[in-house]
This record gives sequence, C-alpha cells and structure tokens, in this order.
Amino acid sequence: MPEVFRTQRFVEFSDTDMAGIAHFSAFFRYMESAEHALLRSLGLSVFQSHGDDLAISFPRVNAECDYASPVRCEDVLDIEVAITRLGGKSITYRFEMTCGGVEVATGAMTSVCCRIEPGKPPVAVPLPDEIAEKLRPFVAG
Ligand SMILES: CC(C)(COP(=O)(O)OP(=O)(O)OC[C@H]1O[C@@H](n2cnc3c(N)ncnc32)[C@H](O)[C@@H]1OP(=O)(O)O)[C@@H](O)C(=O)NCCC(=O)NCCSC(=O)c1cc(O)c2ccccc2c1O
Repeated sequence: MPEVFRTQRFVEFSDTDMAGIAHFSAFFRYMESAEHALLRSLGLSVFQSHGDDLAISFPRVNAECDYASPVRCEDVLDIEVAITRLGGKSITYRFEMTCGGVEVATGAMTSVCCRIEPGKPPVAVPLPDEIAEKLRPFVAG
C-alpha cells in the first residue's frame, strides 16, 4: 500500500471572498503548503542551497483543482497528499481536501527539479536519488 501524507489547514479570513467562502486561488496555496509539509516531514526542503551560487528547487509546471463544496473562515481542511507520478525530473502530486468528512476539493500539481543559479533561468535536472528514494513510498499505483 502506498503511503499517504496527511496534514491540516485552517481556512483564514483572508482566504475568503465576499460570499464568505474560500476563494478558488486559496486552494493552490493549501496544496503548495501541503507539499512543503510532506517534504519537511521527510527531512527535505523545496529549496536546497549548495553554496552561494547553486541551489536545487522545484518550480511548478502544472497546477489544477476541482471544487466540490465550499468552506468558510475557521473551517479546518484535512488534506491528503499522494504522488501519482515520480518521473526522472518531475513529481506529480495529488491532493484530496475534505472538511468534516465532506469532499471539498481535489487537485494536482507537478513540480520539476531544477538547478537554480543567480541571474540564470531554472534548468531541469534529474531528481537526486536521495530525494526520489524518500518520495517513492508515496507513489500511488
Ligand atoms: C521548469 C522548466 C525549467 C522545465 O523546463 P523544460 O520543460 O524545458 O524541461 P524538460 O523538458 O526537461 O522537462 C522537465 C520535466 O518537466 C516535466 N514537464 C514539463 N512541462 C510539464 C507540464 N506542463 N506538465 C507536467 N510535466 C511537465 C517533463 O515531463 C519532465 O519531467 P520527467 O519527470 O518526465 O523527466 C521550465 O518549464 C520553466 O522554467 N517553467 C516555468 C516555471 C515557472 O515559472 N512556474 C511558475 C512559478 S514556480 C512557483 O510558483 C514555485 C512555487 C513554490 O512553492 C516553490 C517552492 C520552492 C521553490 C520554488 C517554488 C516555485 O518556483
């Protein structure tokens, strides 16, 4: 059985719109912070410095979300994170967000492992083995 990472997220007042419900864009921040929490739980980071002039980081190349039911300020979201594809250079995550057992939203995001050097655009590089091995248990069949 693949592992699923679980985390929670409080719906802040600043996440909501004039209708009093969480704005669609807030869910992209929820997904992003859940991804970061998964990496931290594995002793990894979304930004790993290697001296002053080189870093490995994970720009996103795709993000999407389907919305099933609204949430409001002070609701608590339960977020499950799984990996649907661990590629040579990229990681695709799936996020299932519920509130009190009710389906709220389902999303996906693809992050690409990149070399970041000052003044240069990111360059996609193979995922380091150390990172791939830590993420492999979360790959859903
Ligand atoms: C990221 C790029 C430099 C990649 O360049 P390119 O696409 O030319 O590279 P490859 O062809 O080698 O492909 C690499 C890899 O990506 C997969 N891929 C590419 N496009 C897609 C796509 N649309 N959907 C799914 N997958 C895609 C491809 O299959 C390869 O994977 P394999 O596993 O199969 O090898 C270049 O695309 C680029 O610069 N894009 C722009 C990136 C960008 O500006 N994104 C928006 C802002 S980034 C962001 O918001 C962000 C959020 C965070 O939370 C961060 C956290 C920490 C650090 C950084 C963050 C961050 O930047």
